[in-house]
Amino acid sequence: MAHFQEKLFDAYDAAEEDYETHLATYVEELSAKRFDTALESCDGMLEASPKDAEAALCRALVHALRGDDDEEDDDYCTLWLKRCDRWRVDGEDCMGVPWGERAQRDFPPAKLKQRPAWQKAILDLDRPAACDDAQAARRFLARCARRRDAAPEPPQMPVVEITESTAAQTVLDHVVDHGELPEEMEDDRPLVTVSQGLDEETFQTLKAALVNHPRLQNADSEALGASFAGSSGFVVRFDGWGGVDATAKKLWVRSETRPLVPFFRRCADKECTGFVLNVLVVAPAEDEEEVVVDENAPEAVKLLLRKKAEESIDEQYAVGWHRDATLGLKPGADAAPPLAHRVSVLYVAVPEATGGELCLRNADRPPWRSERGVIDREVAPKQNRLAVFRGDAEHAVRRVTNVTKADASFPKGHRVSLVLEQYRVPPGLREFTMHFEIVEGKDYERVSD
Ligand SMILES: O=C(O)CCC(=O)C(=O)O
Ligand SMILES: [Fe+2]
Repeated sequence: MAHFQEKLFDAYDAAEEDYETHLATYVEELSAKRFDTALESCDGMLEASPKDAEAALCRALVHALRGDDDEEDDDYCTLWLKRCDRWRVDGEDCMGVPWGERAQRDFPPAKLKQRPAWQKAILDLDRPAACDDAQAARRFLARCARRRDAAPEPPQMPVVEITESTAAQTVLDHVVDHGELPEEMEDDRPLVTVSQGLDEETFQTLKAALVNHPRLQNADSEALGASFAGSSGFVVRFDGWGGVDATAKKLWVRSETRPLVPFFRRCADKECTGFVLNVLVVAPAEDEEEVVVDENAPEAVKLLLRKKAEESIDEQYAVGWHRDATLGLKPGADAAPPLAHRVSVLYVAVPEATGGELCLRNADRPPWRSERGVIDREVAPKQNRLAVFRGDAEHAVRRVTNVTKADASFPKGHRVSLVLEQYRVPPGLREFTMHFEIVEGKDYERVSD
């Protein structure tokens, strides 16, 4: 019995923590009038605590502020009056009466429409205080904000200092040393560096979170994107004007992205102000016969075969040749999204198989189409390996075929990597960067030459 109770308490605590995280995000989003993301947080709150009246009210507030008329809110709002912590647990009271029944008895439901005071409170929320209820609602939001501020700081992962000097610093050094501006800036960063990713314990925690991640439960063929057949996953876009800590916090306050914080902190370049974090899942592909052009065949057949052979070169890649330039800018920006400055890739799950290598071409190469076949470096993926490459380098990921042993956590033979594209966004584009958004992998367009 005690055992059962302990389990129940653990489950309760976990749900509570999740709930608080969503609530914190809700307050942040609502105060910035980002109603869509505020509503997403409400969904998260209601998921963690389905009968929670506070969550329901939060949802109704967003709808009211946005001017939506949502019938469901009426029902939800009646719950506000029934607010009681015990509602978060199904079961019966000490007399054997189910909590639901008891609440119906003690607090007879009424529709929001029949509660003019609450309606007014909601509508008045954005205007100067006019009635007590509006004040109550404001107090409620202030309480949420206080709770958010009192939330414990995320555990601090060591920030890896990026020693590479910035372009501005290089220019300044040159001016100090030579008394004039440099003629041409040389960018002599290495094409790619490879090192260990995270400490083993942190890595395993991150991996376990991804195995159970709700957005990866459907990493099968139907979730695959058309532009990069063979890959799926999800993508988080966010700007980083407030520095590494404030940016990591954006990931931390959302339960979906919290497990990614150690990876972000390991890789974040503090000069970068825009990020695209991609959880990339590459499914194994059927091994296809290579097209051989028989030189003795008739000319027309040879032509056809050559064309097919050309096409099959492209098909050797699960992620085709591209440079990363995926920083979504809001409408109105009159500049193309910049190329990534650096890209960091952590390999989370790697099957024993043929292929899967990250292929790279030097940054000064012309686009792949004009120099087909040239590859300057290949990085073999390996669990907990971190590859960091220049954002101006063209790259691709080879198909994964002939899986002989899948990773135990991804038994279908998937290759899973975390990709952090890091951008130095020109200050002029600041107002067009995305505060935070999550998109499905299939809706994510890389930009290639
Ligand atoms: O997983 C990798 O090795 C790199 C993936 C990549 O380049 C991308 O997702 O844009
Ligand atoms: Fe890429």
